[in-house]
Amino acid sequence: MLRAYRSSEVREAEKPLLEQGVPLMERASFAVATAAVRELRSRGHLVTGSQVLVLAGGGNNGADALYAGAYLAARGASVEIVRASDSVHAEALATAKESGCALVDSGKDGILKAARRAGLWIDGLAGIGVRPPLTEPLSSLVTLLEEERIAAPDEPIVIAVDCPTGIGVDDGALVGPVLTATVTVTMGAPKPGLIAPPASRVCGRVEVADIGLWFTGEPAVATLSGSDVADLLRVPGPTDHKYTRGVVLLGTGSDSFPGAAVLTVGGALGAGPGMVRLDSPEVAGLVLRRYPEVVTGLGRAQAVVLGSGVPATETERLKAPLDRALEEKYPVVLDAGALELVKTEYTDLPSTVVLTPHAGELAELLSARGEGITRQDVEAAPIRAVRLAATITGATIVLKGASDVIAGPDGPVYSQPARSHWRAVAGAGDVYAGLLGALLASAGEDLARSGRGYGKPALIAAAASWIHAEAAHSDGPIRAMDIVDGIPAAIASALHD
Ligand SMILES: NC(=O)C1=CN([C@@H]2O[C@H](COP(=O)(O)OP(=O)(O)OC[C@H]3O[C@@H](n4cnc5c(N)ncnc54)[C@H](O)[C@@H]3O)[C@@H](O)[C@H]2O)[C@@H](O)CC1
Ligand SMILES: [K+]
Repeated sequence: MLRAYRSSEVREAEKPLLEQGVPLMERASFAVATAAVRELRSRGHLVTGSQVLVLAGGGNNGADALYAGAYLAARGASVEIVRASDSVHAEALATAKESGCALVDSGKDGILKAARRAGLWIDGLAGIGVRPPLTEPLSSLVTLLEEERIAAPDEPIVIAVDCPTGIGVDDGALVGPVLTATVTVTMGAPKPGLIAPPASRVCGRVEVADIGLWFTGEPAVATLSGSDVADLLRVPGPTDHKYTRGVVLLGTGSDSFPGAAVLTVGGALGAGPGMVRLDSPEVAGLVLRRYPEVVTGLGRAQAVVLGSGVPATETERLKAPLDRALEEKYPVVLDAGALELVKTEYTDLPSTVVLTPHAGELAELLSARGEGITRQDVEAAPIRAVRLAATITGATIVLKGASDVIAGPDGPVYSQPARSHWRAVAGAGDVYAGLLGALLASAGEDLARSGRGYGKPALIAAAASWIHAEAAHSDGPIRAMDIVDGIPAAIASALHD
């Protein structure tokens, strides 16, 4: 599991070490210099003679970059420094100069010329001490450098110290200019913005430098790996039978969208529940032709999936199975059309109800509940939108996208990236809803007992996202049914991880 901690938690972790005189900055800058050497070498360059640009801001982030520049200069690199603040760390600047680094003219032309000379930039403009949007003059400098980076015929290697300058370190938001990194060398632990969208997209490869920090608390944001998923999966044993393995009931598909029933059933069956029931008479024939093992009609279940392929105007029929699930306290997935019910009627839900909107649906839901939030707002700061929706509704929220962002009213936020962007295809969300329903069914009794406010539904949804991403992993075009077909192998790969 990748565990990300907020700036305040990083500072807490750093405190006892600084009190003991542990040279954290030395360790941090050495890690940055080592990463720079490796990046240069991996592209066939010698360190000696390489042109490096150190972008030094006024805080400790700038100091890290300056000390890294000093190391590289001592190894023969030709290092130039852009001093982006009047108050750069004096000692670090003196050390860099003594090692042979040169200050560049801080006018626009001087900075651009130096940027063009350098094949490698070290971004020490701002670290965890800065909340975006950046203010002037840093804002204009970052805009200038980002434009130059994009336009440069030979794109420079950008090593971000701790985080790319300008990202929402603690919430993954992108508001205002940022300097996109090739590699981010982050100190002690990833920060939320390094693993959560959209900021995670400008971080390049994230490397965690072990500088001796120790974290014991719950992370703010986490990303599951295959072995975490394996820990959550219930592998059947000799005493299991179809009812102990979990029964999932689907109220999905309609005359308008019959395929959604096939895709949700396929997604559910792939996860290996004991039984899949389908309560959608108009599409039962179609589903049975493809999946004869499906049982039609209502009946006992440990989880319910409602709404995929059900138009918002036909949600009346979803209320009976929803009421029953709420009464008997087993988990529910509300997808697509069923989200309509949460706008007006089902306003106070337990966290065992999982809503699976995409960005537009989440914005609509939040707006209907009195928050003036647009799709763009959701996309710029998904963690905030998801947490807000979980707080308002009480439910667990899965915001589907290139990275799924998942949160309950409490516990960590999970950010699960796609393995391939080919998965952005019609029907992929239906497959997810069915898959999640089956996983919730196998944990259904436990979840019912744990009740409200327990982070487990979010964890199971994160596992579903991992499996879905793995099943959709592809180097070329895929259809939603290919994701269905990929689920058993994805689960097997988690179990072998
Ligand atoms: N916390 C830790 O454990 C360690 C931190 N280190 C480094 O220290 C960094 C944090 O240092 P600082 O606390 O000095 O903070 P930063 O270096 O992140 O930034 C502070 C500077 O940014 C300016 N600033 C703040 N908000 C701004 C805005 N919105 N627009 C423009 N400028 C803004 C401030 O005036 C100040 O000059 C970390 O990111 C890391 O690089 C490492 O040296 C070692 C260990
Ligand atoms: K930085």
